[in-house]
Amino acid sequence: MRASKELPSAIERIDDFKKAFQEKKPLIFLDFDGTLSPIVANHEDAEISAEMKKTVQELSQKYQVAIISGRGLEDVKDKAGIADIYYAGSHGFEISGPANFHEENDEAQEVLPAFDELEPKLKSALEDLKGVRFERKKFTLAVHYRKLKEERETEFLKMVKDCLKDFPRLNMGEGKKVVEIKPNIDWHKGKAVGFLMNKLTKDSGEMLPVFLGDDLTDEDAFQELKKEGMGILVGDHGKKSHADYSLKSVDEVQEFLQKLIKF
Ligand SMILES: O=P(O)(O)OC[C@H]1O[C@H](O[C@H]2O[C@H](CO)[C@@H](O)[C@H](O)[C@H]2O)[C@H](O)[C@@H](O)[C@@H]1O
Repeated sequence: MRASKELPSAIERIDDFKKAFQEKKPLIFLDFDGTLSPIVANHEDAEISAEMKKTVQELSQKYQVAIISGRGLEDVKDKAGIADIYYAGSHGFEISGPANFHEENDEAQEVLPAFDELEPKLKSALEDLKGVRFERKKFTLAVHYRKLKEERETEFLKMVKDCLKDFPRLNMGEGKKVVEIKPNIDWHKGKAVGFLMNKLTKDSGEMLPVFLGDDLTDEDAFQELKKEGMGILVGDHGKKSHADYSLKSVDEVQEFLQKLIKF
């Protein structure tokens, strides 16, 4: 594992991708927040730029493309607005694609009542913490603390952990100024990548997975790609990464995707 600054630039090493794409058809996985859309203070305000949207549309006409997000499936589809590609939402628990393809994790369905029980308890426990915001997706619950005073973050994290003690069917992961509460099931973005690889390999033959992501939850996907594939860390999440390459920003993501289109 390496820190982001130790990873080679995917733009400077574009020839690695050109060579790999000549050997196998790529399947390009894109994370949404922090990769296609810049991080902003309110999760509702995140947007993909018109230029990035056009780039991803062009990319999807040349290669297979999937957007893999922590957002709810309908939310990320709506925000990205790109037709005829695969999407995975709720960190991979719900997946959809062309020709009305739709798949949801059955085990996670059984855990949904636990979210209904936890959410009001957590809201009540955290009500005095100004700046905490909830985002309920079908299979996960995000608790955002970007607007919480920094000196209260430790207290906030402890309160969430304490509440979760009564919910063994749920667990918690961390992202950029967000706590992600998920079903306590062995499923994540990396598993969703594996699932789509299997599906599309059956349909289109052997493929090379390439994953671009910026956050800690994308590390599950980078790890999945360690068997075979190319992982690209966008920006920095403060920890060492399983990715192979890096890009500095959302702007560099667009520059890199443009280069792939021109191969
Ligand atoms: O997997 P992703 O597509 O990257 O989604 C991860 C989470 O992204 C969103 O939260 C993050 O972006 C927000 C908007 O820029 C920002 O305000 C927040 O602090 C970030 O954590 C989204 O709201 C979550 O549901 C996703 O899980």
